[in-house]
Amino acid sequence: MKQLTLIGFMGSGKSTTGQMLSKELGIPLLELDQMIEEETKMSIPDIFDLKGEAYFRELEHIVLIKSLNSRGVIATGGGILTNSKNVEQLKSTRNVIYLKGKDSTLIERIKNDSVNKRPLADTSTELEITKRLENRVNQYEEVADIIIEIENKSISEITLEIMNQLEEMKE
Ligand SMILES: Nc1ncnc2c1ncn2[C@@H]1O[C@H](COP(=O)(O)OP(=O)(O)OP(=O)(O)O)[C@@H](O)[C@H]1O
Ligand SMILES: O=C(O)C1=C[C@@H](O)[C@@H](O)[C@H](O)C1
Ligand SMILES: [Mg+2]
Repeated sequence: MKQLTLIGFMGSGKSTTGQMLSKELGIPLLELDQMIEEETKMSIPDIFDLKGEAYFRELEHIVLIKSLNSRGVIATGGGILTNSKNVEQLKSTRNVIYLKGKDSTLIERIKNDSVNKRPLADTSTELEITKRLENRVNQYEEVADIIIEIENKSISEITLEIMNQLEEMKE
C-alpha cells in the first residue's frame, strides 16, 4: 500500500484515524492542516483571521498536490472539496476514503475537542454546522472510492475496517 486519502467533515476522525493507519501500514502520515501550520508558522485560526479563507484554500491545494506525489496516509482538512481543483484531482486518485458520520456525532466531537480549533465551526450554531455538512455531503460521496460509517466505532475498529476494505479491493 503506497497511498490512501481520508476525506470527511470536521470531527469525522481523519487526523486521529490517519495517525493509527499510518502506524499500522508503516507509511508516513501527511496531515494537511499540520503541514500548512508548519509551512506558514501560523495556526489555522490565525491564517483565517489574518489572511482569510481564500489564502488558506490556496495553501491547502498546494499541500494536497505535494502529498499526492508522496507515499503516505493523507489526512485532509474537512473543507478540501470546497476547491473544485481538489475535487477533480481526488476523483482521479485511488484509495479515497470517506469517513461518514451523523451531524449530531460530528457536532458533539467538534464542540468537545479542546485541542483543535476550527474557525468554520467553533463559533457556529448547530444549525449552521448542519447546513455546512449538508452542502458538502454529496461531494464527499462523489469523490470517495470507499465509504466507512463511523457511528459507534472506535478508532481501532475504523482503522481495521479500512485496512480490510483496501485488501478486498486488491483481490
Ligand atoms: N472513532 C472515534 N471515536 C471517538 N472519538 C473520536 C473518533 N474519531 C475521532 N474522535 C475524536 O473526535 C475529535 C475530532 O477528530 P479529528 O481531529 O481526527 O477529526 P478530523 O476529521 O481530522 O477533523 P478536521 O476536519 O477538523 O481536521 C478528536 O477529539 C478525536 O479524538
Ligand atoms: O471543514 C473545514 O472547512 C476546515 C476543516 C479543518 O480541517 C481545517 O482545514 C479548517 O479549520 C477548515
Ligand atoms: Mg484533521
